Amino acid sequence: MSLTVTDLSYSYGAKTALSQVSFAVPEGRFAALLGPNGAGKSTLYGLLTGLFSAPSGQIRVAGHDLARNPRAALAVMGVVFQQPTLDLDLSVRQNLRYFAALHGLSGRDRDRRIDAALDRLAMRARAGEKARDLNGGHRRRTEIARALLHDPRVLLLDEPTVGLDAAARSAITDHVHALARDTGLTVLWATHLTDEVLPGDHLVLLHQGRVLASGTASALHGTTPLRDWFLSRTAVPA
Ligand SMILES: Nc1ncnc2c1ncn2[C@@H]1O[C@H](COP(=O)(O)OP(=O)(O)OP(=O)(O)O)[C@@H](O)[C@H]1O
Repeated sequence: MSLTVTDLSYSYGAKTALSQVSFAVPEGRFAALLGPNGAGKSTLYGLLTGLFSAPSGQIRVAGHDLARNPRAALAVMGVVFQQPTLDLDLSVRQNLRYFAALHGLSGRDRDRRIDAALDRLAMRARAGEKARDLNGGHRRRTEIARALLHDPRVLLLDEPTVGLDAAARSAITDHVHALARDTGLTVLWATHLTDEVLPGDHLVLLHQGRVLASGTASALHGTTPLRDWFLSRTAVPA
């Protein structure tokens, strides 16, 4: 397993955000973390990326225990946060160079990695453009390319399509599915949108801080459309 979460709980004061969350994502799979607003997705990403730590439970990233060996666990992790984090006054390539420097990459190796990552996201032709001049979809692609520079084994994305139009949303969803399929990267993609989940994806259904289901999407929802399956399990009585 490439990403394993075991019995993870987290509270903000008296408010429980996650309660004994457990799931595992096999290597090279695209996993959708599907949950309505307030399900606990951002809290889980905060814990997965070491932003804060859980009083109980365990996170293993490509075999590394995040609490015991955070350096090794974070070194194999790429992250795309929900809030945009590009420097708008720098070009696409400069944004990637800056991040590469933070990872100790330089010279030809750095340039080779930057070109490869931009190619993967079909962004090489825009490498010289300022981030400010890109549309939302291309900014997001740049952030994904940047998250791949250090060759992570696991890529975490927190609602990466928020605020994008339908075409950009579907292009980015397709790009990241292709990354998992073609490169063996393990992906955890948080969303509340069922049309971003493909039948063969691993699906983790999160609701009110608990995992209600985890497994291959098509096996979980069967012949019921995923949207109906999702809504019937996450409906909150009026
Ligand atoms: N700083 C905080 N203090 C108190 N409660 C919080 C805090 N942050 C989040 N919560 C609560 O914890 C629960 C989980 O929130 P979280 O933001 O992780 O969910 P989410 O699935 O990411 O939702 P969204 O899609 O709206 O971001 C919610 O009930 C939320 O109100």
